[in-house]
Amino acid sequence: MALQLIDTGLLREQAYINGQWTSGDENTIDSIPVTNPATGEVIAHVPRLGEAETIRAVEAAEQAMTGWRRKTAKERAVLLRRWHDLMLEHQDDLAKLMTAEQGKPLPQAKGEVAYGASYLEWFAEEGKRAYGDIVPSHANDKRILVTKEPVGVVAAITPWNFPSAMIARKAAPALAAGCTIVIKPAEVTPLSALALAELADRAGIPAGVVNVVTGKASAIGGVMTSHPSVRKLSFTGSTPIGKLLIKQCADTVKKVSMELGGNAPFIVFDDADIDKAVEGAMVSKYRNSGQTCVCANRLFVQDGVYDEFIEKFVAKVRELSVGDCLVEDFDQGPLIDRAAVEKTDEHVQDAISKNGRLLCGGEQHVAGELFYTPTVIADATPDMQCYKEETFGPLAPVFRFKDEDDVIRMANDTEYGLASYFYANDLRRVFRVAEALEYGMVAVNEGILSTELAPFGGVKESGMGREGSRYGIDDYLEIKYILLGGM
Ligand SMILES: NC(=O)C1=CN([C@@H]2O[C@H](COP(=O)(O)OP(=O)(O)OC[C@H]3O[C@@H](n4cnc5c(N)ncnc54)[C@H](OP(=O)(O)O)[C@@H]3O)[C@@H](O)[C@H]2O)C=CC1
Ligand SMILES: O=C(O)CCCC(=O)O
Repeated sequence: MALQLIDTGLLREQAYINGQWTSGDENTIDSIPVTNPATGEVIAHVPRLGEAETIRAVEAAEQAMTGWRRKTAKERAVLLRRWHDLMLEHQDDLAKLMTAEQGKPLPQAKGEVAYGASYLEWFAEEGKRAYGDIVPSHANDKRILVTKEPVGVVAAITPWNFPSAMIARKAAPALAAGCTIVIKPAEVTPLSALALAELADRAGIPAGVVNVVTGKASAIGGVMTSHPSVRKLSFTGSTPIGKLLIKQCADTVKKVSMELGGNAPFIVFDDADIDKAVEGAMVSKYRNSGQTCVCANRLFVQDGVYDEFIEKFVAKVRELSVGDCLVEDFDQGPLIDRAAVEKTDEHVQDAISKNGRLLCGGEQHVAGELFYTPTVIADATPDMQCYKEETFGPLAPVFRFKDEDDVIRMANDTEYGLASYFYANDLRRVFRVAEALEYGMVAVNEGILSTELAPFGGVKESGMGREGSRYGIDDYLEIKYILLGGM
């Protein structure tokens, strides 16, 4: 089925370098088919670019830095704001493109477009507040000034699970700070990225300030992590690739921001409002078919409310509809690829083999090869794979716990530290538990915590740096100390 867009100009099948659309060098020309994971249908092709084109993109970004950083914060804000407005104006088309290449339900895709745009709006304003300091001096004839400057050319590598918002979340603070950017989207979801580049172009963002290079991950990543003009790498994706990129950046000592994997605990205490906890677990676990780095990976429920929670939760999970979200309004679309289905099923079978009680799901869904039924497994135990590893699929393993110490120990028993959730009403417990969880983000009595207003990021092997909020621009700014003598 052909993609029906209101504005067909948003379906771009070329990379965007220095304000030009390009299929790459003639001698390296090759293309990547983009498929709809719901049907397997090829919906577009994008160029498979490599080192030469990435170097050109970095050089273009380097040249564009001069003019871009000289603009006032307000001038940059006007352009960012236009980009934001265009995203919202084309929200339906952008969502359709996203659902076609990624599979998520259309309302979630629309929500992601608005969420991505919110970073452009936020940082357009925040760029105006990149204040410096005048520090009390150590001598009467000297003055100490502290200013903030853009770090330089930024490289961004983004994942397929949020193909639009993860780009906006990096491009917005970079551009607001006065940096230029070269973006490598995930191979399977380049169309959302190219549509954003098209809108940046229409917004009047100058050539070279935003570049999108599609193609070979290792070749593009190799240039991004070694080219001396790139001063910062911002990555969202898996922990193993994040570690590799940090190592690669070491030789040229680049700044890095890393949003990596998670293993989020979702804890329900005896004193919680169980209906609210069930509601929170549904969105935290099954949003984007369980494919978010902040998804609840392990549900811990206290003895006294375990059976009640399970009963209510399973009833809701059974109601989830699954299917091709471009055709109908389903709650859950396909997983991204065969490997994702296999990993989810491996975790399910492993849990069952270790006496986990399968309460619903646990198999491929009839809707197609990449669909998996929303699954709940009770009596989960720490020897299961799903306790240690991020499933990144629609499996909710529910663990039973006795007391607070017990659950804090299990919640923190992981090398990850991104998002965590808990439901409780005792105020003292709320503070105790929030402080004891070794996570960059803690949601209390809520199942979704993402907003452009708050700092998103993890500790331990979940990464470094924060995106969004007033802290988010710091990663794109260098501090300069200026000493004025003989005053
Ligand atoms: N923290 C998060 O938000 C995410 C976590 N994950 C986790 O990672 C697992 C695997 O997902 P996957 O998509 O493979 O994640 P990856 O970490 O492999 O991919 C994320 C991005 O990194 C790129 N990339 C991969 N290898 C390199 C490289 N050598 N140099 C430079 N860039 C590279 C990818 O490009 P390309 O697509 O071209 O390979 C993509 O743009 C998931 O099952 C999930 O557990 C996945 C996505 C997001
Ligand atoms: O999964 C991710 O890669 C980011 C989570 C999206 C969000 O909630 O901000």
